[in-house]
Amino acid sequence: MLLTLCWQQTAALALAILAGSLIATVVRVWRSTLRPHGFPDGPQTAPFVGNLHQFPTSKAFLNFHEWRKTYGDIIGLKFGPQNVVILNNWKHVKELFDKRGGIYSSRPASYIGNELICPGDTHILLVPYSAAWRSLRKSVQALLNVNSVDALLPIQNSEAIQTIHDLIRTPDAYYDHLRRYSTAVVLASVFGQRGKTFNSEKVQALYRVQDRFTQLLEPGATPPIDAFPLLKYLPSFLAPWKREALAIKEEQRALYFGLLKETRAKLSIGKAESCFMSELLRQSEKSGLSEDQIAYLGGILMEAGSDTTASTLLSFCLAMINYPDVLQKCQAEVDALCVDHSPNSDDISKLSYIHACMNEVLRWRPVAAGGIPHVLTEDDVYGDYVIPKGTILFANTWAIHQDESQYHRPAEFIPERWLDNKYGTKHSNPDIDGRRATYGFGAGRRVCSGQRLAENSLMVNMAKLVWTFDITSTKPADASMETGYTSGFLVCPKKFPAVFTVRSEVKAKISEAEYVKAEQFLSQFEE
Ligand code: HEM
Repeated sequence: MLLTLCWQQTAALALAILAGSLIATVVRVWRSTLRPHGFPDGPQTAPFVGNLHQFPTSKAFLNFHEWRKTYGDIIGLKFGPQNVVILNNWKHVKELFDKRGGIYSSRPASYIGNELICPGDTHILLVPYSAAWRSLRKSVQALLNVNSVDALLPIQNSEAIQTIHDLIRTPDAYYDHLRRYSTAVVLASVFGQRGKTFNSEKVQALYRVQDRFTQLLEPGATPPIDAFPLLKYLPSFLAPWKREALAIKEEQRALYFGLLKETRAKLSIGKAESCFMSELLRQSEKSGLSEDQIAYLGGILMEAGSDTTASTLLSFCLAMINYPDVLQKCQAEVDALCVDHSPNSDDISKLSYIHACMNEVLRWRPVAAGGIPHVLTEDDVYGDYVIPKGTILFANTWAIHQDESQYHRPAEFIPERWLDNKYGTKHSNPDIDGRRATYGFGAGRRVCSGQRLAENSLMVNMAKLVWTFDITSTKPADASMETGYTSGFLVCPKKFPAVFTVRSEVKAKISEAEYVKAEQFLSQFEE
C-alpha cells in the first residue's frame, strides 16, 4: 500500500515537473517571438511565429516599402525568435552600417548557405565577420584595387565590341548576349579563359548554378530553418530545399574546381600569367587561404560580377525602350564625341549624360533590391531604439532609392537628376555628410568590392549600345518590379520585346572592323 502510494506520488511529481517544464518551454518560445523592449515598431506579431506569416515568399522589399508608410523608416520584425530590422532610409544606413561598421558587418547564420552549400568559410558574401572573412576580403581588395581594375579595361572594351557584333548578327538573342558579356569579362580576368558564346559550357554552368543559388537563398524561399533549427533534422524526402542545396553544392564545386584546374594547367605552360587566379595561387602561402577558399574566391567573383552587371545592362535597355527621349540624348552625346570609332574606355570619362544614365539605372532598378543582410554582433542603442546582438538588418535599397522625400518623381527614369547633383536628390544642397550616391552596392565594411569593375563595364557597354543601335519595341516593355522582374535575392528584368536596329551602314562597318581587332586580342584567352 505504502509502496503504491509512493509510486503514485512519484509519478504525479514527474508529471507535474514534465508539465511545468513544458509550459516553461512554451512560454520561453512564445516570449522569444515577441518584440523585445525598445525594439523598432512593426506589424502585430502572432504567437510563436512573430511576423513570419506576413512575410511574402518573394520580393519582400516591396512590402517593406509599403509598410514604411505605417511604421516609418525603421521597421522591427520577428521571424519566429529572430529579430529583424529593415532600414528604409539612407541616413540610418549611414549611421549603422557605415559609422558603426565594427559591429554591423556580420552575416546571418545560414544553414543552407554556410553549412549545406559552402561549408568551411568559403563564400565571401556569406561568411560572418571574422578572421576568415578578413583574409578573404584582403585578397579580393588586392585584386580589385583601382589600378588592377582599370588594367582590365582592354578586356571589357573587347568583350563589349563582341557583344555589339553578336547583337548585330542575332539581335533577338539580346538577353543572352548581355549575360555572356559579364561572365566573359570575369572568366578572362579571373581565370584567363574565354567565354566566347553564351552556349559555352562554362557560361551555361555559371548561370544554371547561380539562378538556383539566388532563388534558394532569397528570404522566404525556404522554411525559416535558421530561426527554427529543428528543421535541420528533417529527412531529405520531407525537405526538398535540402536536396536542392546539395545539388547546387555539387554543381558549384564542379565548376569552380574545374576552372581552377584548367587555370593551373595554363599556368604550367606559361599562359594566363596575369589573371587574378594566378595571383591568388602565387600569394597562397602568404594569404593562408585554403585550396577550397581559392577555388571559391574565383568562382564567387564570377558569380558576383555576372548576374549583377548583366541585369543592370538589361534594365538600361528596358529604360531606353520606355524613354526614347533619353535614348536620343545619349546618342547625341556619343555621336558628338565618337565619329570614326565606337565609344571606348578612353572616352567614358567624357560622357557625362551616359554617366548620369548609369547612376539612374542603378537607382531605378537596383539588382540587390532588398539589400544583402548584415548582422549586429553586439547589443546596441540607436536613438530611442534598443537593438539586440544577433539582429539581422536589411538596408532596403528599393525603398531608399524610391524615397519621394529625396528624389523628384522617383518612379521615373530621369538621368537629368544627376547632372547638377552628384547624389541625384531633389535638394539643391543635400545633406552630403557620408551620403553614398547609390546604395545599390550596399554599405559599410561589406560594401561591394567590385563597384569600379562593374561601373567600367556599364559605361563602356551603355555607350557602345546607344552609339550603335536604336533600341525600340513594338509595345512598351514591362518595367514593373512586381511583374516585369524575376525573383531571387538578385532581380533581373524578364525577357521583354526589344528591337536593336543598327543606326547606319557606317556604324555597322566600324563595328565589324573593331570586332576583327577585338577577336585577335581575345584569342589570347582561347584554349
Ligand atoms: C552592377 C553590378 C554589381 C552590383 C549591383 C553589386 C552589388 C553588391 C551588393 C549589394 C553587395 C553586398 C553589400 C553589402 O553587404 O552591404 C555586394 C557584395 C560583393 N560584391 Fe558586388 N555588385 C556588383 C558587381 C560586382 C562585381 C563585378 C564584383 C567582382 C567581380 C563584385 C564583387 C563583390 C564581392 C566580392 C562582394 C562581397 C563583399 C563582402 O561580403 O565582403 N560585385 N555586391
